[in-house]
Amino acid sequence: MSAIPMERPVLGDDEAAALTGLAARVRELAEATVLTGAGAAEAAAVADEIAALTARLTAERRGAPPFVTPGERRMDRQIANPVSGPLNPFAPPIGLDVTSDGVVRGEFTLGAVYEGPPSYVHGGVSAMVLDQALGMAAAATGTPGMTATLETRYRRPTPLGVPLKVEAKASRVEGRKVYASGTISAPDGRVTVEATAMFIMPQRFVTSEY
Ligand SMILES: CCCCCCCC(=O)SCCNC(=O)CCNC(=O)[C@H](O)C(C)(C)COP(=O)(O)OP(=O)(O)OC[C@H]1O[C@@H](n2cnc3c(N)ncnc32)[C@H](O)[C@@H]1OP(=O)(O)O
Repeated sequence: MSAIPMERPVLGDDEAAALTGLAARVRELAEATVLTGAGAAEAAAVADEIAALTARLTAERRGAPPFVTPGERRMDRQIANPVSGPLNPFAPPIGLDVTSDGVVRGEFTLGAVYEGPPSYVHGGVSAMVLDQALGMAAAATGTPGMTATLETRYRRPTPLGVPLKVEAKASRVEGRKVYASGTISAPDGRVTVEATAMFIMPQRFVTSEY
Protein backbone atom coordinates (compact mmCIF):
# COMPACT_ATOMS: atom_id res chain seq x y z
CA MET A 1 0.00 0.00 0.00
CA SER A 2 1.54 3.30 -1.11
CA ALA A 3 1.41 6.51 0.92
CA ILE A 4 0.77 8.42 -2.34
CA PRO A 5 -2.84 8.16 -3.56
CA MET A 6 -3.73 7.09 -7.13
CA GLU A 7 -6.28 9.89 -7.61
CA ARG A 8 -4.69 12.99 -9.17
CA PRO A 9 -5.54 16.62 -9.66
CA VAL A 10 -5.39 17.66 -13.32
CA LEU A 11 -3.47 20.81 -14.24
CA GLY A 12 -4.64 23.41 -16.73
CA ASP A 13 -2.20 24.63 -19.41
CA ASP A 14 -1.15 27.78 -17.53
CA GLU A 15 -0.46 25.98 -14.28
CA ALA A 16 1.41 23.17 -16.06
CA ALA A 17 3.59 25.74 -17.85
CA ALA A 18 4.29 27.65 -14.63
CA LEU A 19 5.19 24.50 -12.68
CA THR A 20 7.37 23.29 -15.56
CA GLY A 21 9.24 26.60 -15.36
CA LEU A 22 9.56 26.21 -11.59
CA ALA A 23 10.98 22.69 -12.00
CA ALA A 24 13.53 24.00 -14.51
CA ARG A 25 14.71 26.64 -12.02
CA VAL A 26 14.96 24.02 -9.22
CA ARG A 27 16.97 21.78 -11.58
CA GLU A 28 19.39 24.68 -12.10
CA LEU A 29 19.47 25.16 -8.33
CA ALA A 30 20.44 21.51 -7.80
CA GLU A 31 23.33 21.82 -10.26
CA ALA A 32 24.38 25.14 -8.72
CA THR A 33 24.31 23.47 -5.29
CA VAL A 34 26.70 20.66 -6.20
CA LEU A 35 29.02 23.02 -8.11
CA THR A 36 28.99 26.17 -5.98
CA GLY A 37 32.16 27.53 -4.52
CA ALA A 38 30.24 29.73 -2.08
CA GLY A 39 31.80 29.77 1.35
CA ALA A 40 30.13 28.42 4.50
CA ALA A 41 28.42 31.69 5.45
CA GLU A 42 27.00 32.30 1.96
CA ALA A 43 25.86 28.66 1.67
CA ALA A 44 24.06 28.93 5.03
CA ALA A 45 22.41 32.22 4.00
CA VAL A 46 21.19 30.75 0.70
CA ALA A 47 19.93 27.64 2.55
CA ASP A 48 17.76 29.90 4.74
CA GLU A 49 16.31 31.63 1.67
CA ILE A 50 15.56 28.29 0.01
CA ALA A 51 13.88 27.03 3.18
CA ALA A 52 11.61 30.08 3.04
CA LEU A 53 10.76 29.37 -0.62
CA THR A 54 10.05 25.73 0.18
CA ALA A 55 7.68 26.84 2.93
CA ARG A 56 5.84 29.05 0.41
CA LEU A 57 5.33 26.13 -1.96
CA THR A 58 4.37 23.74 0.84
CA ALA A 59 1.62 26.10 2.04
CA GLU A 60 -0.55 24.67 -0.78
CA ARG A 61 0.62 21.07 -0.77
CA ARG A 62 -0.96 18.31 -2.86
CA GLY A 63 -1.06 14.71 -1.71
CA ALA A 64 0.39 13.46 -5.02
CA PRO A 65 2.01 14.77 -8.21
CA PRO A 66 -0.61 16.13 -10.62
CA PHE A 67 -1.43 14.97 -14.14
CA VAL A 68 -2.13 16.86 -17.35
CA THR A 69 -5.14 16.15 -19.57
CA PRO A 70 -3.61 15.09 -22.94
CA GLY A 71 -3.23 11.39 -23.51
CA GLU A 72 -5.79 8.67 -23.14
CA ARG A 73 -3.74 6.48 -20.80
CA ARG A 74 -2.58 7.40 -17.31
CA MET A 75 1.13 7.10 -18.23
CA ASP A 76 0.71 9.75 -20.98
CA ARG A 77 -0.65 12.22 -18.45
CA GLN A 78 2.08 11.70 -15.86
CA ILE A 79 4.35 14.74 -16.10
CA ALA A 80 6.33 14.27 -12.87
CA ASN A 81 8.09 11.08 -14.00
CA PRO A 82 11.71 11.04 -12.67
CA VAL A 83 13.22 10.40 -16.14
CA SER A 84 11.08 12.31 -18.62
CA GLY A 85 8.78 14.47 -16.50
CA PRO A 86 9.20 18.21 -17.10
CA LEU A 87 7.49 18.86 -13.76
CA ASN A 88 10.10 16.87 -11.80
CA PRO A 89 13.33 18.72 -10.92
CA PHE A 90 14.99 15.33 -10.34
CA ALA A 91 14.39 14.38 -14.03
CA PRO A 92 17.00 15.61 -16.57
CA PRO A 93 14.25 15.63 -18.21
CA ILE A 94 14.72 13.34 -21.22
CA GLY A 95 12.37 13.73 -24.17
CA LEU A 96 11.60 10.24 -25.49
CA ASP A 97 9.85 9.76 -28.84
CA VAL A 98 8.25 6.58 -30.10
CA THR A 99 8.43 5.95 -33.85
CA SER A 100 5.60 4.30 -35.76
CA ASP A 101 7.58 1.04 -35.75
CA GLY A 102 7.86 1.10 -31.96
CA VAL A 103 11.45 2.34 -31.55
CA VAL A 104 11.97 4.69 -28.60
CA ARG A 105 14.68 7.33 -29.05
CA GLY A 106 15.97 10.21 -26.98
CA GLU A 107 18.94 12.56 -26.83
CA PHE A 108 20.07 13.97 -23.53
CA THR A 109 22.97 15.42 -21.59
CA LEU A 110 23.55 14.64 -17.93
CA GLY A 111 25.27 17.17 -15.68
CA ALA A 112 27.14 16.99 -12.41
CA VAL A 113 24.12 16.04 -10.28
CA TYR A 114 24.12 12.62 -11.97
CA GLU A 115 27.80 11.88 -11.35
CA GLY A 116 28.85 8.44 -10.14
CA PRO A 117 32.55 7.81 -10.67
CA PRO A 118 34.30 11.17 -11.15
CA SER A 119 33.32 12.69 -14.54
CA TYR A 120 31.01 9.77 -15.47
CA VAL A 121 27.30 8.99 -15.11
CA HIS A 122 26.16 7.00 -12.06
CA GLY A 123 25.27 3.44 -13.10
CA GLY A 124 21.91 3.62 -11.34
CA VAL A 125 21.01 6.71 -13.35
CA SER A 126 21.83 4.90 -16.62
CA ALA A 127 19.67 1.97 -15.47
CA MET A 128 16.84 4.38 -14.67
CA VAL A 129 17.01 5.97 -18.13
CA LEU A 130 17.03 2.54 -19.79
CA ASP A 131 14.17 1.28 -17.60
CA GLN A 132 12.03 4.17 -18.81
CA ALA A 133 13.00 3.83 -22.49
CA LEU A 134 12.53 0.05 -22.52
CA GLY A 135 9.26 0.45 -20.59
CA MET A 136 7.98 2.86 -23.22
CA ALA A 137 9.02 0.44 -25.97
CA ALA A 138 7.10 -2.30 -24.18
CA ALA A 139 4.06 -0.03 -23.83
CA ALA A 140 4.24 0.76 -27.56
CA THR A 141 3.33 -2.89 -28.26
CA GLY A 142 -0.06 -2.21 -26.67
CA THR A 143 0.82 -4.18 -23.53
CA PRO A 144 2.20 -1.67 -20.98
CA GLY A 145 3.61 -3.24 -17.86
CA MET A 146 5.77 -2.95 -14.78
CA THR A 147 9.45 -3.85 -14.83
CA ALA A 148 9.83 -7.47 -13.70
CA THR A 149 13.50 -7.82 -14.68
CA LEU A 150 16.12 -5.32 -15.85
CA GLU A 151 19.64 -6.43 -16.72
CA THR A 152 22.28 -3.81 -17.50
CA ARG A 153 25.74 -4.37 -18.99
CA TYR A 154 28.11 -1.45 -18.52
CA ARG A 155 30.50 -1.71 -21.48
CA ARG A 156 32.40 1.53 -20.88
CA PRO A 157 31.95 4.63 -18.72
CA THR A 158 29.16 7.00 -19.79
CA PRO A 159 30.49 10.57 -19.98
CA LEU A 160 28.83 13.55 -18.28
CA GLY A 161 28.23 16.85 -20.03
CA VAL A 162 28.07 15.53 -23.62
CA PRO A 163 25.06 14.56 -25.77
CA LEU A 164 24.07 10.92 -25.24
CA LYS A 165 21.57 8.80 -27.15
CA VAL A 166 19.17 6.22 -25.77
CA GLU A 167 17.34 3.77 -27.99
CA ALA A 168 15.00 0.89 -27.13
CA LYS A 169 12.70 -1.59 -28.84
CA ALA A 170 10.47 -4.45 -27.80
CA SER A 171 11.45 -7.84 -29.21
CA ARG A 172 8.46 -9.99 -28.34
CA VAL A 173 5.17 -10.19 -26.48
CA GLU A 174 4.07 -13.32 -24.66
CA GLY A 175 0.67 -12.79 -23.11
CA ARG A 176 1.13 -10.20 -20.33
CA LYS A 177 4.95 -10.27 -20.68
CA VAL A 178 6.89 -7.99 -23.02
CA TYR A 179 10.64 -8.35 -23.66
CA ALA A 180 12.67 -5.30 -24.71
CA SER A 181 16.27 -4.24 -25.16
CA GLY A 182 18.12 -0.98 -25.59
CA THR A 183 21.34 0.99 -25.36
CA ILE A 184 22.88 4.27 -24.29
CA SER A 185 25.59 5.55 -26.65
CA ALA A 186 28.22 8.25 -26.42
CA PRO A 187 28.77 11.00 -29.06
CA ASP A 188 31.36 8.79 -30.84
CA GLY A 189 28.55 6.26 -31.45
CA ARG A 190 30.02 3.65 -29.14
CA VAL A 191 27.56 1.88 -26.83
CA THR A 192 28.30 2.52 -23.16
CA VAL A 193 25.40 0.60 -21.58
CA GLU A 194 23.19 -2.21 -22.90
CA ALA A 195 20.01 -3.41 -21.22
CA THR A 196 17.43 -6.12 -21.57
CA ALA A 197 14.20 -6.17 -19.60
CA MET A 198 10.93 -8.00 -19.17
CA PHE A 199 7.77 -6.07 -18.34
CA ILE A 200 4.59 -7.66 -17.03
CA MET A 201 1.17 -6.12 -17.22
CA PRO A 202 -0.08 -6.80 -13.67
CA GLN A 203 -3.08 -9.06 -13.54
CA ARG A 204 -4.90 -6.37 -11.57
CA PHE A 205 -4.41 -3.82 -14.41
CA VAL A 206 -5.51 -6.06 -17.29
CA THR A 207 -8.97 -4.57 -17.29
CA SER A 208 -7.98 -1.03 -16.24
CA GLU A 209 -6.75 2.03 -18.18
CA TYR A 210 -3.05 1.85 -17.05
C1 LIG B 1 5.57 4.04 -20.25
C2 LIG B 1 6.04 3.91 -18.84
C3 LIG B 1 7.44 3.34 -18.68
C4 LIG B 1 7.75 3.08 -17.25
C5 LIG B 1 9.08 2.40 -17.05
C6 LIG B 1 9.39 2.22 -15.58
C7 LIG B 1 8.57 1.07 -15.03
C8 LIG B 1 8.80 0.87 -13.58
O1 LIG B 1 9.64 1.45 -12.97
S1 LIG B 1 7.78 -0.25 -12.80
C9 LIG B 1 8.39 -0.22 -11.14
C10 LIG B 1 9.34 -1.34 -10.85
N1 LIG B 1 8.67 -2.62 -10.93
C11 LIG B 1 7.87 -3.05 -9.93
O2 LIG B 1 7.71 -2.42 -8.90
C12 LIG B 1 7.18 -4.37 -10.18
C13 LIG B 1 6.90 -5.10 -8.85
N2 LIG B 1 6.34 -6.41 -9.15
C14 LIG B 1 4.99 -6.54 -9.36
O3 LIG B 1 4.20 -5.62 -9.20
C15 LIG B 1 4.52 -7.89 -9.78
O4 LIG B 1 5.40 -8.87 -9.29
C16 LIG B 1 4.45 -8.02 -11.34
C17 LIG B 1 3.53 -6.92 -11.88
C18 LIG B 1 5.84 -7.88 -11.99
C19 LIG B 1 3.87 -9.36 -11.68
O5 LIG B 1 2.70 -9.50 -10.89
P1 LIG B 1 1.48 -10.44 -11.36
O6 LIG B 1 0.71 -9.79 -12.46
O7 LIG B 1 0.71 -10.75 -10.14
O8 LIG B 1 2.24 -11.66 -11.94
P2 LIG B 1 2.01 -13.20 -11.63
O9 LIG B 1 0.60 -13.52 -12.03
O10 LIG B 1 2.48 -13.56 -10.25
O11 LIG B 1 3.06 -13.84 -12.63
C20 LIG B 1 2.84 -13.79 -14.03
C21 LIG B 1 4.02 -14.47 -14.68
O12 LIG B 1 5.16 -13.61 -14.57
C22 LIG B 1 6.24 -14.26 -13.87
N3 LIG B 1 6.88 -13.27 -13.05
C23 LIG B 1 6.30 -12.46 -12.14
N4 LIG B 1 7.20 -11.61 -11.62
C24 LIG B 1 8.38 -11.88 -12.22
C25 LIG B 1 9.69 -11.35 -12.10
N5 LIG B 1 9.95 -10.32 -11.29
N6 LIG B 1 10.66 -11.90 -12.84
C26 LIG B 1 10.40 -12.92 -13.70
N7 LIG B 1 9.16 -13.46 -13.86
C27 LIG B 1 8.18 -12.96 -13.12
C28 LIG B 1 5.53 -15.36 -13.05
O13 LIG B 1 6.41 -16.41 -12.77
C29 LIG B 1 4.43 -15.79 -14.01
O14 LIG B 1 5.01 -16.58 -15.04
P3 LIG B 1 4.17 -17.71 -15.80
O15 LIG B 1 3.04 -17.03 -16.50
O16 LIG B 1 5.16 -18.35 -16.72
O17 LIG B 1 3.68 -18.62 -14.72
